[in-house]
Amino acid sequence: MTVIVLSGPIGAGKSSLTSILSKYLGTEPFYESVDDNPVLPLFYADPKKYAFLLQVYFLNTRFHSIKAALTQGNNVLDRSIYEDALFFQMNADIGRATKEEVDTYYELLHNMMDELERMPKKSPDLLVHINVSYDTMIKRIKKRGRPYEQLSYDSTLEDYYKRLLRYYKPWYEKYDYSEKMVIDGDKYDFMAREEDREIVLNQIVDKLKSMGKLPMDWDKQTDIQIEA
Ligand SMILES: Nc1ncnc2c1ncn2[C@@H]1O[C@H](COP(=O)(O)OP(=O)(O)OP(=O)(O)O)[C@@H](O)[C@H]1O
Ligand SMILES: Nc1nc(=O)c2ncn([C@H]3C[C@H](O)[C@@H](CO)O3)c2[nH]1
Repeated sequence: MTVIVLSGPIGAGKSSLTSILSKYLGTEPFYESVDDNPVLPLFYADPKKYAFLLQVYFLNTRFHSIKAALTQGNNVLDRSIYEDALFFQMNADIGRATKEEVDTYYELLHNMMDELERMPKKSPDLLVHINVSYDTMIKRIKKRGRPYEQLSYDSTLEDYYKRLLRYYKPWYEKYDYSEKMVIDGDKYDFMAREEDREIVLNQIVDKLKSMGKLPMDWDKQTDIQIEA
């Protein structure tokens, strides 16, 4: 059984690659619910008021997904519990959480991570991190078009997104719950270009093979339908 988690900044392409990769490997995708998240638009409208509530919302849904993924078998998650603290710490650092909220959040997080430690399978097999520059991130956010994520919605989002990118580098370096690898999200347009898609999928398959997580004679699923 192989559990793969994706990571990367907003709009990096995690959901897109999750869909492609799960079809290619013939495994189950797990998507973070965004459009039916009732707190997300509230957060973008008033970040200081809703940062803690949003984080508890995400932490709860991420805990459910990682538990299900670790129990159910072969799957790919488009974002995992391991990025939760990165977001909350960044929001706390810019004054969007009280000391009590920070303390409560970390107690809750540690409690949840302790629960995962008790599971027969404790962590994923592989983290696939999508690296993107600020310009790519903004291009993709525009392309996807969620109104509250646009720079025109709130001019402070430029700083927020740039800061988020800065937090990812040390986060990735420190991450040690599983094997890990980076995909160059600036270089490869795995949505529109079939040859780029092949390169990215081969990078992941090679990594899985080197870890002994795919048989050497494993054969890919062909005919992947891409939904833009
Ligand atoms: N490598 C890529 N090349 C070109 N376009 C891409 C690429 N990856 C994603 N996109 C496009 O960028 C947009 C954002 O992608 P996606 O929703 O997969 O990002 P995400 O990382 O899951 O975002 P979020 O963190 O907000 O959930 C989509 O419109 C998608 O079609
Ligand atoms: N504050 C905050 N904490 C999180 O853990 C978190 N995870 C995702 N997001 C935001 C980014 C995208 O707008 C959108 C989809 O990823 O949700 C988050 N925001």
